[in-house]
Amino acid sequence: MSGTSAALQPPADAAPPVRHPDAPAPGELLGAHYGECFGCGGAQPHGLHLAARAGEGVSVTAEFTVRPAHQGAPGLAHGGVLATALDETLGSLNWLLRTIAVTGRLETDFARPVPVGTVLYLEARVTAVAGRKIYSTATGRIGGPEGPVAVRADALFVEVKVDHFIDNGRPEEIRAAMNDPDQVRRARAFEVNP
Ligand SMILES: CCCCCCCCCCCC(=O)SCCNC(=O)CCNC(=O)[C@H](O)C(C)(C)COP(=O)(O)OP(=O)(O)OC[C@H]1O[C@@H](n2cnc3c(N)ncnc32)[C@H](O)[C@@H]1OP(=O)(O)O
Repeated sequence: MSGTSAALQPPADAAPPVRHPDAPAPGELLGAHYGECFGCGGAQPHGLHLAARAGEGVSVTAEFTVRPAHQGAPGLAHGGVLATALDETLGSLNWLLRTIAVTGRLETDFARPVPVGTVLYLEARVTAVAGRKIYSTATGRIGGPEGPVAVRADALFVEVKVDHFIDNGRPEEIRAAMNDPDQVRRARAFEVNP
């Protein structure tokens, strides 16, 4: 059974997404938005180390290898870890819109068990934009990019300003991020109407 709740149906006045003119070219690796991010950060030893690539239009692809540390049931991926992989892949769509946005709602279907050692082939795209609201959808397939769908998600991301993190984050991490010129450059590049 699958489906999307009314909260994830774009309103009538929603518009198709527009790829930012400075978005990375299709095939280009996007890189981490934050080194300590659990989903994509290279400096996060416990993280998923997801590396997303720009696709056509406002879409991305990513691969995630399920490791023993990701188990829920014996030999199978934990559903929360799979939801994290979907969330992170959906979040990386921000790069193509050049918008900073956070997950407001994430609805996930788990269609097949995902064994440890599996490479999950993730694909995500934005379906509509309405003001600050960004509607998107993602799948995770096993066996290859055209393989059967194991997990899928629909999401609503909400655009925020950099202040969202400054006002709500723990001061030590915020200070460290502000002292990192690469992090500041990434944040400024994304901020619309700073
Ligand atoms: C360097 C680069 C860094 C880039 C950093 C990128 C990080 C990506 C990381 C991966 C993704 C994550 O895990 S992000 C982390 C997990 N998410 C969070 O921590 C977010 C926590 N929630 C919040 O902070 C807030 O609830 C927000 C920002 C989502 C919304 O609050 P707000 O800004 O006050 O806006 P609000 O008026 O409430 O909502 C705006 C519109 O969205 C709708 N809306 C809001 N939430 C929902 C919802 N759950 N379900 C349906 N609709 C919703 C409202 O009805 C409204 O519609 P209308 O009235 O306008 O029609």
